[in-house]
Order: sequence, then structure tokens, then C-alpha cells
Amino acid sequence: MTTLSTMLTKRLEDPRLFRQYAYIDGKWTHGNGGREEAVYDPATDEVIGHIPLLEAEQITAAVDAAEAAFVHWRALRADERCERLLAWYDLIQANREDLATIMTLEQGKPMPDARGEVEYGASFVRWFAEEGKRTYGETIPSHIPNASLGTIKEPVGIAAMITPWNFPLAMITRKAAAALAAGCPVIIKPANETPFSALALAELAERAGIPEGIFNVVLGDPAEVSKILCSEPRIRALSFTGSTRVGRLLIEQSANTVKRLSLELGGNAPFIVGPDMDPKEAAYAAVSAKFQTAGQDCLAANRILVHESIHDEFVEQFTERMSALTVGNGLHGEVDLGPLIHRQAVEKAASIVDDAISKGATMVVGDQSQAPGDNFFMPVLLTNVTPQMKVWREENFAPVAGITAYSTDDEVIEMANDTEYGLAAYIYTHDIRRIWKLMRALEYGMVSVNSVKMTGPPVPFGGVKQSGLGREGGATGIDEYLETKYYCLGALGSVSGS
Ligand SMILES: NC(=O)c1ccc[n+]([C@@H]2O[C@H](COP(=O)([O-])OP(=O)(O)OC[C@H]3O[C@@H](n4cnc5c(N)ncnc54)[C@H](O)[C@@H]3O)[C@@H](O)[C@H]2O)c1
Ligand SMILES: N[C@@H](CC=O)C(=O)O
Repeated sequence: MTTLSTMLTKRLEDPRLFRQYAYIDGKWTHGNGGREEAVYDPATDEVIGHIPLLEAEQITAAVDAAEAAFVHWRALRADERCERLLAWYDLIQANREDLATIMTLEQGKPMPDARGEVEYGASFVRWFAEEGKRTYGETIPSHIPNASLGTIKEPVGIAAMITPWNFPLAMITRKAAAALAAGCPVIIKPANETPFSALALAELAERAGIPEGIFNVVLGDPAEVSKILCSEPRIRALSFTGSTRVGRLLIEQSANTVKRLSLELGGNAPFIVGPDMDPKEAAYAAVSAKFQTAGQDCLAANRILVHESIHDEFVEQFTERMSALTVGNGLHGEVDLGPLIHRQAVEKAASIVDDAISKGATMVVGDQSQAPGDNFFMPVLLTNVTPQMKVWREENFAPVAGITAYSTDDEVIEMANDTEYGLAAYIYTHDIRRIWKLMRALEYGMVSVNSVKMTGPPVPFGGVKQSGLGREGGATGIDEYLETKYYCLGALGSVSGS
């Protein structure tokens, strides 16, 4: 049978990067129960391949393997772990084109964006390879006579990672590289929609000399697997990127084992445009901040709040710019937006648009008859959006932009903060006083001023409120996988001092 998987392996320079197994203890593994799930190309709905759905005892076997391997991995010097991670980084870079092809096939994003994600994902591996060499403890001036006090940093233990489908590679490396550099083994459960990027990373980790049992990829029914990972006491840290709904569930399920939790959850970013802004410059930036990854991005500018004095011109410029976006199969030529991940995502987007129109919003752009396939959703612009609408309250995770006019800074602060989310916010103005006032008042973990691009390895990425707990990347990202051990060396004699 000629399936897309045959086509895919022919398309790859290195077909061994396309694996249809789980990866446990350095071995490619079938499901013991023979259960499988198909993975689809969202652009065509063709089957790309299949993944095994593992049984409970296989997830436990991954934990056993990680436990056994931990002893040796943590005993390596930091510079030895750095060497392996840099080898992994080099291999990811060397196989960028294949990794991008796999990603576009399973996720749908245009090839240039997929190449960009590979680059982005690799950059976290290099960053944490270096950061692993700087996990300093401290010396504490002693208050106890004849004693020396201090701290050392130690790996927290086995770390489990549950990751989403919108960034199938970078959401793994941002977690796994930090944990590996800290000396922790990892067990990754990727989204079932996009498992093949994770499996290709496992193949490259093996080639880079990351030992058996240190990098594991488990696959299965998400609720079943996550329950086991959460309730397993030997897993000491759980890092999750995904929806706030599932994040809440994982907090509950991890309570009995009191795990370290890092949660990168949903966002509902406001994009605030001040009265002093050039409407064209701001509108072009807003289009870019809204429609990347077809709007399926936690940083997507969902609620665009424009000062009333420039609102109409802004809408005109925004409309012109977004109307030039092309929608199509990410594998073919230059397209700006690929498909949504599946049919349910299209249905959700349509229902959010319907809800807004029924409550008084105006649809300026958004003719769905132009969609090139069942899983595609043409970019929509809604104006007169209000807080009663789903498009304001929910993370739409689709190419649906909502614009609202405001009149004062205080009003826009209230509007921007009127959400359970607190991941990222954008401000466009050149007035330094306004920038400072808004930046301080916005209840968000990240605020980007006059820049669409805000992320990268040096950045402490993360949200407040119900957008999550902890920070990934930056100088503190590795701390999510480290414990601080305090020591008191007593009875040292007068030489100890402080
Ligand atoms: N804050 C960030 O850094 C960031 C980055 C990317 C995506 N996200 C968020 O991710 C969401 C989109 O991704 P998604 O649709 O894959 O999210 P999701 O929460 O549905 O799924 C995320 C992961 O959880 C698993 N999962 C699904 N249902 C589960 C259940 N009942 N029990 C346990 N695990 C389950 C999935 O298989 C997947 O691996 C959006 O909310 C987006 O904002 C956040
Ligand atoms: N674009 C984000 C991922 C959110 O979906 C990132 O850069 O991490």
C-alpha cells in the first residue's frame, strides 16, 4: 500500500528519522496490547503513519529505565553532559530540512515556519548545554559558631514532559534540554497529533550519545498516560505545555505525589495600540502577531485594543494586510497560513465567530467559501468585539482577530486584564510614560513593547494567573529541574569564620 508514510520516507534525506514506535530505554518499542492510532496530515487528512498506544506496564518500564540511568547521568560532570547536548544540537541543525518536513506533514505549518521552529528548538539545546555548567550554589555567612554554611544544586530526579501539537519540536527541547543539562532523565509524552517530531528528536539524541534510559518518548491514550505519570512517585518533576483545562487536571492528579510542577498554559494576549502610533505600522505588526501558526500560538494577539482616534484607519490597514495572506498546504510553495490541526478546531473557530456576530460584532473579512480544504479556516477580522463574546473570553487558537476601540489608558488596562489568562501582552506606542504605566499595570508574565518577536533562549518564558507556573528558558529555566540542598558544616574550629 502506498501511504503518505512511504512518500514521507522517500522525501527525507534520512528516512530513519521517521519512526513509528515509542522509544524506551534506548529501544524502539511496539505497544504490548497491539493498540495503534493513526496520525494525519491536517492539510489533506491522509494518514502519515501510526503510533503504538502503550500499556500501563510499558510506561512504568520507562520510569524503571530512567531510574536506573539517572545514577550514571547525574554522576557525569556538567561539561560532559554539555558535550552530549552540543552533539544533539549539531545533529538537529544538520537534519533541519528533514525535521521541518516531518513537522509540516504532521502539524501543517508552512515549511519556512517549520524550519524556523527547528532553529528555535535547537537554540534551547545549545543554551542549556552551556547553562548546565553554571548551576552554582552559594556560600552563606554563618550565624552558627565554628560552622560553614552553603548550598549546592542537585538534579530533582526523573522529569516527565507533556507537550502540545502547535510547536511539536521546540516545546520539547525547551524542557528536555534544561532537564538533561541539570542531570535529570526525561520521559516525554508528545501530543498524539504530532508524535513524529518527538521521535525524530529521540533518534538524534541516541546518535548524540545520550545514554539509554535518559531520553524516553512514551505514546498512548493521553488521559491514561498522564494519570500514570502524575501518580508515579519516582517522577519528581512534571512539565506541561498545553491548555489551561488540562493543566488544572494535571495539578489535581499530581497532588498525591507532591511533584515539582512547571505549567505553560493558554494565553489570550491583548495588543494595545496607543493614539500616537502610525496606524499602518501598528496594523502590520498586529497582523503578524495574530496570524503566525494560523493563530494556533499561545502568544497570538487575540484582543486588539486600538485607541478610538486611530481605530478606523487601523482597521483599514489591518484589513488590507490580512487580505494579502495566503492560505494553503504548508508543503507547497509560499503560503502564510497552513491548515488548523483538525476539523474540531475549524468547528470551534466557526462557533466563536458565530457567537460574536450574534452578539453584535461585525465581520469585516472572513469568507470561508475560499478555504482550500476541510481543515482550513480563512482569516477572520471581527470589529466591535465586547467582553460578553467568546472571542474575548476564550483563547480562540485560530486565525480569528477581534478589534475593539478604547478611549483612555485606564480603560485599556482594565480591558486588557479582563481575562483569566496572563501569558503575554503587546504594547504599541512611542510614549515612554504610557509604556511604563501600561507595562507595570498589565497582569502578564511577558510584555513586549513595539516588537512582535519576544521569545528565545535567554528569555524567562511564562505566564501569571491561569497561564501557568514557573519559567522556561533564560537564566532560571534550569532551576525547574534543580533542588537546592543546604549544608551546615559544623565543628570546624575557629578557622571556619563566615
Ligand atoms: N504557554 C506556553 O508556552 C504554550 C505553548 C504552546 C501551547 N500552549 C497552549 O497549548 C494549548 C494548545 O495545545 P493542545 O491543544 O495540544 O493542548 P492540550 O491541553 O489539549 O494538550 C496538551 C497535551 O496534553 C495532552 N492531553 C490532552 N488531554 C489530556 C488529558 N485529559 N489528560 C492528560 N493529558 C491530556 C495532549 O495529548 C497533549 O500532549 C493552547 O491552550 C496553548 O495556549 C501554551
Ligand atoms: N510561540 C510560543 C509557543 C506558543 O504556542 C513560543 O515561542 O514558545
